[in-house]
Amino acid sequence: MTIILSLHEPSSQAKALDILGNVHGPLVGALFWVSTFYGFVKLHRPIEISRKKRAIATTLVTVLPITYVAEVLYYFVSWASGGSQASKGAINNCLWSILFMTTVNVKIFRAEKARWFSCLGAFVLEFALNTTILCLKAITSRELGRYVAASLIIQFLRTTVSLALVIQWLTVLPRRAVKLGTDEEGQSLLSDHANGSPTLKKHTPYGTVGGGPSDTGKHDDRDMEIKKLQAERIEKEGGWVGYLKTFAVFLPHLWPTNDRELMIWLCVRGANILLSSILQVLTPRQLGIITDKLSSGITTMPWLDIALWLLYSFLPTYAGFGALGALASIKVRTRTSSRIQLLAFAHVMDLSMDFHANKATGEVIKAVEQATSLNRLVETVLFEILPMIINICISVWYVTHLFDLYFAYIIICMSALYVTIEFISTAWSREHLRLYRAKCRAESQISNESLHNWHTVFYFNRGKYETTRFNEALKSRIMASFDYQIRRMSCYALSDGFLYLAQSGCYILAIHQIVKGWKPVGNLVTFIMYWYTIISPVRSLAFNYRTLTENLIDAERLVQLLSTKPSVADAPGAKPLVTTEGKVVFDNVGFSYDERKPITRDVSLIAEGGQTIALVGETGGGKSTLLKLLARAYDAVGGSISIDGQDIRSVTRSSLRDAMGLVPQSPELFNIPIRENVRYGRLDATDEEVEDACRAAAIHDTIVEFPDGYDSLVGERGVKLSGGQLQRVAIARVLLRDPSIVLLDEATSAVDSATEELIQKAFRKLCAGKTTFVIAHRLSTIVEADQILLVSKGEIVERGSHDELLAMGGKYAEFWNKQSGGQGVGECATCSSTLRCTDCAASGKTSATASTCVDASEEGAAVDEGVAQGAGTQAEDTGKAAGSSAATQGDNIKNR
Ligand SMILES: Nc1ncnc2c1ncn2[C@@H]1O[C@H](COP(=O)(O)OP(=O)(O)OP(=O)(O)O)[C@@H](O)[C@H]1O
Repeated sequence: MTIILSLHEPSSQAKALDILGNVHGPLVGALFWVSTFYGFVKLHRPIEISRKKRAIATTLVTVLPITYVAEVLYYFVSWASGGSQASKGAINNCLWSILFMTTVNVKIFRAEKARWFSCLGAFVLEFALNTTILCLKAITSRELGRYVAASLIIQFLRTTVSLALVIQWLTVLPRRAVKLGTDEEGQSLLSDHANGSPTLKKHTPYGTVGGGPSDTGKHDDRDMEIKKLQAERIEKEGGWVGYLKTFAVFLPHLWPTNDRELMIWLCVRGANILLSSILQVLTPRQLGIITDKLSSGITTMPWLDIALWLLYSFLPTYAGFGALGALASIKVRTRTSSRIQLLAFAHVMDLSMDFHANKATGEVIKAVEQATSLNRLVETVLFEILPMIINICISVWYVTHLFDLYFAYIIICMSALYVTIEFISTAWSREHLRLYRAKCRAESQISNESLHNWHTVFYFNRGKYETTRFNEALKSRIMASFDYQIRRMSCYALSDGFLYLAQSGCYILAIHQIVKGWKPVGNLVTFIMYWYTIISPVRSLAFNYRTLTENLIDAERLVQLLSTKPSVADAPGAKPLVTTEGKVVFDNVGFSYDERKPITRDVSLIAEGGQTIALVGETGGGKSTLLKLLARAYDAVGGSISIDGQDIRSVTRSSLRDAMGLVPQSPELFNIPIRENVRYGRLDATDEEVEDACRAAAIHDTIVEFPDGYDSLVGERGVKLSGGQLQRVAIARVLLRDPSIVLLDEATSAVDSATEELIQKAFRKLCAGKTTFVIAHRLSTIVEADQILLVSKGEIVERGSHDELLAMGGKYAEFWNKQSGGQGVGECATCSSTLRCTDCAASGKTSATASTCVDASEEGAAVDEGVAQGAGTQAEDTGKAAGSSAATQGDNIKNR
């Protein structure tokens, strides 16, 4: 309602007063909020304000809007008592100042720190404008009537208060700046509480239902870590603008300009958004035009207007261009997000073993899965927040055009209130949301644990116990959800209440203007239809804020992942490895996983092409590490490794890995048919070749006995196979690959002696003419190796052939002696030789050696010096048949 009180005839001073009144509030508000935002994006360090000074500031800032309210009341009383009219400028001055001063007050009241320039600037401007208005008012008052005197007194009070604020704020200035790390705005858009604070963590024993406020878990720790990294990057980039710019490097991946089709869909999507925004105005406007025509008493059908209205209403539907818009949205989203997901996946695949050894797999999977967050981030900004801001501006302009500026004022007040309530309520319910999430995690953790450890549950008969535990977690989660929802609902009720008040206020004002004949009735119809277009961007602003912050965290996770460089990379200009003989040379190789603990020291060895090198020694001595270094899973920190004269660091990683085939200690299979698992060794192998490889690995007969034969699924990581079967499938896989260099890392540790004999035959085929590295605990399996290297604490302490080492009478001889049952160093019961039991094996006198030289179960224990039972004890599939170890011994790895 416009209250008009005429004070004087318009003069130039009065005009100036009017203009000042119109711009005063918006100018002060804009200065404060724009400079606050500037400080936020540029990471300007806020200063701490003591509780006392804050109290004084908020009291003074509260007085300001009160003076404006008093002025409005004064105008109203003056108008109601038939007095003169106030200018629009004076009314606007009060209304906009009430709005902006209230927001400034809320900001100062809520924050313990503030950016001095935004507060001081706003107060100085407020003081300057108030002083000018006071002077002008004094000049324009011809005679000091009762009301004019009251207006001047109020203005004087306001000017004094704004001066007091300027002075008070100057006293705040000398306070030292606080560190960025403690500035909640400078750190991240998400507060610590949103992600859990590590200080709240406590141990939750097994069997209890965790998920309390303190049960934030690894998940929250990781989020905290990501937020910390994000804060560091924001600071490094000099603020949010620089930080957000870093995401621009992904734009070519997200929206490659050379992808014509995608660009077309992008244009379609943009056009769709634009058209929707235009139609949101045109449709209610058209209905308003029809209403006006109807209320003017026309007798003919307004066909053209009706047709236009129907067309505007039809266009955004799915039958119109809505479907095309939705299709464009799907096309753009799927194409761009799959691109970035692929980028992340390929990157993870390319990362080195140290990354995969140190990172939790779940965390990596999450980062790859959430690669789309980067896409969502750009989409949210471009296709949601930006159009939303434009829509709010259009709404403000349009309602002013329909009625007057007071409608815009109501809408802006309502939006500010709505968003403030949303933020305050989010903070209020944040702790409960965190608790609810923790309970959800606790529930899924219990169900996961129970299902994963089902065998333990079964054998200990704890089914009921686990069900009770799960039930408690369920109840606890439901309670937490209820608590959280109650809080959210109260907030919705409050914000909806304000929306309703604003809506009612607007309708009453609109009806009043129609009754007065100032506006046509069609404007009211247009406004009613348009109302939902006005409030929907306000509603989604708060929602988008949350989405944006979550996407930012996820995008940061992805950026961190993508910025991780593989520690083992191809050297510039690296060439493919050319293998001729397969000669491998380790030259003074040194390595450590952690620089504080060296693993291998000065390891030198020469494996001539086609030779078999056996690595034996105590567990943890560094044997597997040597194989990893050869495969360049890690780079040696000292010395070099070469293959056929080429330093492995100078060749491409791909060609190096192509040249090798590894049978690991614990093979891992994919949960796909056995046939495909074997074919993984050589993707273009035929079914016959796969089966031949399986025959050679002595697993074919076992596979065909499975109900689904070669099509049997092997379970996650091959759990449906026994240890021995798993190893034989892994061996078949390498046999099929037919590499130049073969690496066997205790490849027969999990098979029984009879099977081992078969596998050894397969190995002879596999290793024929190939350089082979064998790690073995059963010494019987490597006696024929060209070189046996005894590795201890990362060093080669003994080297030579089996005979030479026995003759040396060192540690190897000691191991051999232990494995042979303590009957003398290599002494064979058959031939009484001190060295060559294999001679007996070769001449068929194997039974004698069985009792003397080899007992597989003892061998492993002997090698591990009785500490870590050797692999021979680990997995005898079917039990050891007497004498079979003799056969094993006879079938040594390399019998040339
Ligand atoms: N990824 C890793 N990070 C840190 N340390 C590791 C890593 N892998 C192995 N180690 C350590 O390096 C040492 C040597 O391990 P390695 O696997 O090479 O021994 P090994 O001689 O093959 O033992 P085993 O005979 O039991 O297989 C061990 O102390 C082990 O704890």
